[in-house]
Amino acid sequence: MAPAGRIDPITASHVVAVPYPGRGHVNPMMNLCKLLTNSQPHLLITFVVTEEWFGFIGSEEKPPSIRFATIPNVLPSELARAADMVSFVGATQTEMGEPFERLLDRLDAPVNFIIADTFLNWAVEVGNRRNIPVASLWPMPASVFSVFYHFDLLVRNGHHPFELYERGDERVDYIPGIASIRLADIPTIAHMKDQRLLQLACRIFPNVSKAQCLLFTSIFELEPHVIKALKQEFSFPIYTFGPAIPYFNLKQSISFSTNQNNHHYFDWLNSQPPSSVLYISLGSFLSVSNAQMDEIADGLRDSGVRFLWVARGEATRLQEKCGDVGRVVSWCEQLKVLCHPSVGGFWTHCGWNSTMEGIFAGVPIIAFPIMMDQATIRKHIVEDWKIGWDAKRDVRSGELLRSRQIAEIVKKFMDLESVERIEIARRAKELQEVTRRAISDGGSSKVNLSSFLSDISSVI
Ligand SMILES: O=c1ccn([C@@H]2O[C@H](COP(=O)(O)OP(=O)(O)O[C@H]3O[C@H](CO)[C@@H](O)[C@H](O)[C@H]3O)[C@@H](O)[C@H]2O)c(=O)[nH]1
Repeated sequence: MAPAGRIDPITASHVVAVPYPGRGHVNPMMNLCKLLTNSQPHLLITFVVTEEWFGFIGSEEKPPSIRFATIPNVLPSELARAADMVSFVGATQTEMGEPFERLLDRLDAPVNFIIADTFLNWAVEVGNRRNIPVASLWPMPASVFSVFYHFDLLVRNGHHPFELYERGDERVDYIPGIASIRLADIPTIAHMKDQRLLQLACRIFPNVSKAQCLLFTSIFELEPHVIKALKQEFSFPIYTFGPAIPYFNLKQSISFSTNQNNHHYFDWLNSQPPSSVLYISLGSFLSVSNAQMDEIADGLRDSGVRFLWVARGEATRLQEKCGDVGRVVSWCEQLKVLCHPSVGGFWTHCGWNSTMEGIFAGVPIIAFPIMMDQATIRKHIVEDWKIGWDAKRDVRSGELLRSRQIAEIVKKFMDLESVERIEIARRAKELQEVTRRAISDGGSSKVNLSSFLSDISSVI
């Protein structure tokens, strides 16, 4: 176990945090832990990951009051996660609980509190068995929680199972807190032919009510109706404290100089005109086909628009294909990039963390969902919040978005003078304000985080 610095484990209040092993889950859990230790210096947090994940994050910056502990690699490798989601998700439910419990026995200090990703349904049982209260952390929008939590309503109303192609436009109006949603906008695992992922996802929800409270990475003002509806339904507290993104790091240094960051793309961004660059990222592990990546490369090149594209393993090949109007990188400091004054648009796969980062940065969005909750988040971005446009493709037919369409939408989207663009940029700034207010003194997220800490103060 890595040393915890100055905090004495014997006298500290000891919280164990266990994220689901995926970048979109590890990041918000770590950001929550940083927020908690920032405001409660006496907390000691043990952050539990697999050995493989420790290899990915062990060198990242964190305060000394957060230390890592590992369980063995009991899961299929992260590198193969996207290729076989069923095996991976299944193993997170069946294989992690036991080594986690063995780890609790080995820790040098008694555990006062557990914060566990909602997807790790066994954590609540471990906590209850050992008399340790558990907070369940939901890392997606509250709307997606409500859809899954009330999935039996879809079944009872004859809306599940359904054929996306035939019934995708049918609307559902009985999910608590959601006025109306198309079947096509509910998480995609609901209409996949193979139902095993759906079954695995639905299996986590019966345990939620056995936790002591629920933490949402959303912001109350973004989803007020659904959050109110869920608060009425649960007998325990629900705290929305989002965005669970590293905005607190930005406050310390928003410098974009290469010397400090050692990242060449900041040099390039520094030399571009304000709001002229489209940032493109499809998240941390999902991929689209090579053919789709090629279409994106051709479309970007033909558009003439400046861009910074995170293409992970494909970066070198695609940089050659795209020419030099933009930069293709394998990874970047995403939130800092989004906040750079040269960035004026974000093409995203609509992962929840990326979406919250885009909103925080006040950048209009091109929505390109790939799977899962991204379909629902697309609806929020385009229809509810009106801060983005669809990348016009028919996800139902599985057809590629062609380079010609890409060039067209990207050019139009990045035309800073166009009326539609001005309107979408205005909305993005409005939502940015909502987000900034939520995390300021007296704002909903800041107040909720204090309430959470004060409500659990008897045990920590
Ligand atoms: O170059 C990059 C690219 C990404 N990121 C970070 O990686 C995270 C990506 O998270 P997210 O946008 O949520 O996407 P996924 O990794 O795809 O997340 C998974 O988990 C999310 C939370 O549960 C879900 O909303 C998504 O659908 C699911 O795919 C974010 O914090 C990004 O800032 C970087 O730091 N640098």
